[in-house]
Amino acid sequence: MDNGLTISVHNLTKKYGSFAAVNNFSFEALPGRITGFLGPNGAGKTTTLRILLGLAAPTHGQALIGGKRYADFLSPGHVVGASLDSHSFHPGRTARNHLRILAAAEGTSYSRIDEVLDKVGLRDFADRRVGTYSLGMRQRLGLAGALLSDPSVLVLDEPANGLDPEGIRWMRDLLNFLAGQGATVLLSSHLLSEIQQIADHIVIINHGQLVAAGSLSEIEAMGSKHVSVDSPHRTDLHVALRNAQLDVRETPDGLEVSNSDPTTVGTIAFQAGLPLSHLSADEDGLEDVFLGLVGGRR
Ligand SMILES: Nc1ncnc2c1ncn2[C@@H]1O[C@H](COP(=O)(O)OP(=O)(O)OP(=O)(O)O)[C@@H](O)[C@H]1O
Repeated sequence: MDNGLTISVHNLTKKYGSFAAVNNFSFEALPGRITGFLGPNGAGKTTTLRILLGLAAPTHGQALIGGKRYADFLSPGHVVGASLDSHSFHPGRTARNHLRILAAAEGTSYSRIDEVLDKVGLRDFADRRVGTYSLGMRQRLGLAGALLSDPSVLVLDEPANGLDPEGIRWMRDLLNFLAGQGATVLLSSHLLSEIQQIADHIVIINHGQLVAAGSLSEIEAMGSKHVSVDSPHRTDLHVALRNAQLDVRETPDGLEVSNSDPTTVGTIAFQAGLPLSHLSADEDGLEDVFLGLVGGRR
């Protein structure tokens, strides 16, 4: 495998009639990283990946791999491995036949077929018709196809969909190994829990537009910090904190004070002669940050 190339999406727009499925969207996915492409259903992920892989034309902007369009590579399959739709396999073909057809199209030696079947754990099922495969097995076959010509860039649309927790761990280990060898890995999902387990960087899209990009910890740090506090005299405490010009709201468990710290809140309670039953500094978790960014905050 060669060293991975940078995926760069620049001011990408894709319109269907007057509707912009992707709207002036930019991001980069770098070699040596697993970049998770996250967004709710209909956010524009598949449209972006289809443009990146030359399957749809942009209305404006560019989606490039190592500075080139997919179609500009002489043997794109040897540079970019992709798995877009795990339902698109011919159900009457065996996995081995499916990979033979791909290998012939990409000019890749048939000897790679058993290697990739081993890698994805499908060797024992290679001669079964794909129509009998579970969704998880089809995902593994999609990955086998993506890996066939030993590309240094992997583009995977919802690859963890249908995998059980052990399958997700297996995929994380395999992609981590490839990224460790320098591959560029871009995978999409609408589920934060999947991305969180597999990727180290995330790009979040909503309504066709970028809403955030960074490492998992950078995205998490975008969450709000607040103080949770409670007292047997909750109403009096609420009044005392409001009188101190703090931003307070009542929750089922007590009071939540934004943009403050436990010392300030504790001092105000002490000065008002109010005992406390709880005082802690809390931060939004990644899920709260994600839901806040895509407008689905609980
Ligand atoms: N060929 C098309 N014609 C018209 N609208 C389309 C077409 N393809 C996609 N869209 C619309 O563009 C928007 C983005 O779709 P896209 O499939 O890219 O979303 P997604 O983020 O991949 O969603 P999901 O997680 O559900 O797969 C959706 O509103 C979809 O209905």
